[in-house]
Amino acid sequence: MKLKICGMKYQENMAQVANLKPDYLGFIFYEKSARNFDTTIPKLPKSIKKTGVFVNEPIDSVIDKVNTHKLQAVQLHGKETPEYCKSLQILNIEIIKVFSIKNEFNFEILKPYETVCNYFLFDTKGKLPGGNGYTFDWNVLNNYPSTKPFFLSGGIGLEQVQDIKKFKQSKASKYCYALDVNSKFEIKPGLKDISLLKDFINKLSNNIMNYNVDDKGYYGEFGGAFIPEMLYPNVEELRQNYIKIMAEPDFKKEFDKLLKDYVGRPSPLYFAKRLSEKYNTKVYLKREDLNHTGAHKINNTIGQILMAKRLGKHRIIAETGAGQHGVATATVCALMGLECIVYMGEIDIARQAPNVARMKMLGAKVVPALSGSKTLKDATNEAIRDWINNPVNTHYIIGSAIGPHPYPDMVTRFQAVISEEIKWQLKEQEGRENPDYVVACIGGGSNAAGTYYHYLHEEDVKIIAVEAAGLGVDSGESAATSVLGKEGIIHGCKTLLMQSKDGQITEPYSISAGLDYPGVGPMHAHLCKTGRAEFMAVTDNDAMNAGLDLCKLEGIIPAIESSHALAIFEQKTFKPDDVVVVSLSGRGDKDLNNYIEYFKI
Ligand SMILES: O=C(O)c1ccccc1NCC(=O)[C@H](O)[C@H](O)COP(=O)(O)O
Repeated sequence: MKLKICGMKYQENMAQVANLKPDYLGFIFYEKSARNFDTTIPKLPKSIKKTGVFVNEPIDSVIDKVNTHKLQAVQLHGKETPEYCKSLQILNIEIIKVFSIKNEFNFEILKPYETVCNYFLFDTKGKLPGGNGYTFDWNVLNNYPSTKPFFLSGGIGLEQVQDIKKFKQSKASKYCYALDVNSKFEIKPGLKDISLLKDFINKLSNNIMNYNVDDKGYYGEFGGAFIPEMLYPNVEELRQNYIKIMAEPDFKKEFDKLLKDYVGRPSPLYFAKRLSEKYNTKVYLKREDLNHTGAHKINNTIGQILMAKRLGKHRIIAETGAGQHGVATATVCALMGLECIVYMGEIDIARQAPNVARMKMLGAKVVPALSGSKTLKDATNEAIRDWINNPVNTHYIIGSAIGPHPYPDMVTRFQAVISEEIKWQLKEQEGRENPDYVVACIGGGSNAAGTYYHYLHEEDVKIIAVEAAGLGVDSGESAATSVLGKEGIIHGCKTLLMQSKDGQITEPYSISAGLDYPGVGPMHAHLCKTGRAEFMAVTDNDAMNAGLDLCKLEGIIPAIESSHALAIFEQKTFKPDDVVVVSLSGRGDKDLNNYIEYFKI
C-alpha cells in the first residue's frame, strides 16, 4: 500500500519528510486552510509524486499551479464536477477525486467520475473540506462497487495501525491503493512530526507484508548481523549512521552529481525491438552495461566511498568475483585518492584477467584468495579477516546485497536508483510506471535488489529472479540457491545457503564468475520464501546462447551474468502486451574469452 503525506508547508520539513520516501506529498492550495501552501517545493526524489490539493479552484488556476510547481497529481476536495475533472485530463497527471463519508455513502455518486479520474479518495465528512483529523467507519467501504483504486484518508494516525491491519484483510480493502495522512502527524498545521511519521511507517511495515528491512536488520526471518565481536564496532558505527548520512542534503547532492557526471546516469531504458519480436512481447533493457566501468556495481561503490569519507575512513577493502565490483571499487578509490585493496579468488583472477589488469592500472592492490574454491566466497572471507585486523581506518565496500546488517539494505538503497529511473523512463515510453515484470539475475543480488526496490510493494508488478543452474540444478555443479539452499549463515547474515547435511557450505558453480555464490542476499531469500518473486534457474548453455542471441538481434554484447536473465524468454511465455523489463546488469567485454572459447569463435 502506498503512502501519501498531505499538508506540507515548510521547506526544511518537506526535505525531512521526503527522506522517509512516501509515494505522494500533498500541498494544499486553499487560502482558508491553516496549511495553505505559499512557497516553493524543493527538489524531491523523482519517486515522490507532488500532489496539489484544491477546493473548487478555477480550472485556470489549477493549471497554473500544476505548471508552476510541476505537480504530478491533483486532489479535488470540493464540488468539482465530472466535466471539471475531464477538462484537467489534458494535463496528463493523476486526478484524485475526494468524497467525504460520515456513516453512510451513496456509491452511485461515483459513477460519472469513473472515466475522468485516476483514483477516488475517501475522507471523513467534517466542518472543513479536509484535514479534519478524525476517522469514518471504514465498514462503509464493504459495499464499494467499483474497481477503481482509492486512497483511504481521514484522521489516520499511529493508533489506527491495528485497524489498518484488519482493514487490509477485509473485502473493502481490495482496491485500497494508498493511505493518506495529515493532521495526526503535526506539531502545528503544516509542520510534520518526523519521529511520529517514522514510527508509523515502521509499525505499518511490520504489520503489513513488508519486503524491506526492519529496524533489527531482518527481512522476515532472514538477515541480521552475525559477526565476530571484533567487527562489532565497525558494523555498529555504520548501522547507526548510514541512514542519517544518506539523508544529508550534501551527501545526496554529491551522490546524484557523481552518478550523473561520472557514471553517466540515467542509464537508458531501451526498447529491444527485435528481441521483442522474437518472443512476441515487449522487452525493455535497463542498460546498466553502459555505466562507467561497465556494470551496475559502480552505483554502490560511489555511494559507499562517500559514506567511508563521511566516516573518516581512508583505507578501502573489497572482495570481487567477476572483477566488476573490484574495478568499480578501484575506480572510486582512484577518484577519491584512497588506498584500495581488493581480494579475489585465485580462480577468478585467472578467469577475469582483463579486470585484474584494470584494477592494477587504477592503483589497487589485488590479493589472491587461495582457500576453498578460490572464488567469491573465499575472497569475501579474506576481506572480512582484513577488516577484523584493521578496524579503525578501514571501510569494507561489500559489492552485493549481502553481509551483516546494514550492508544488504545500504547496498540496495544505493542500487535503487535503477528502479527509480525505470519508473519515470517507462512512464515516458509506455505511459505507465509499472511494467508487468521486472527481471534480473541473482548472485548475491545487488542489481536485482536495485531493479526490484521501487516495485517490491507494487502488487501488479511480478518479480522474476534468475539464478545460475550451471551444468543443471541437480548436476552437483550449480549455484541455484533457491532450490538447493537451506537456511544458514554466511558472511554475517542468515539467508538461503547451499550446504551439506552437516552445514558445510557447498561449492557453487557457474560459468559466470558473478553468479557462483552459494547464497543469496537476505532480501531475496525473503522474496523467495514469501513467494513475492518467482525464482528461475538457467544453465550455462542456455545463458550463453541467450547472450549470443542478444549480440545478433540487438548489437549488444551482454555480461554472462546478464545473459542468464535474458535466457528466461526460452523458458517462459509472456503475453504480447506484457511489458518485461530486464536488467542488463553488465557488458560482456570482460567475458569475451569465455564467449570465444564456448562458441569456438
Ligand atoms: O488539510 C487541510 O487543511 C485541507 C484543507 C482543504 C482541503 C483539504 C485539506 N486536507 C486534505 C488532507 O490532508 C487529507 O487528504 C485528508 O483530508 C485527511 O486529513 P486528516 O483528517 O487530517 O488526516
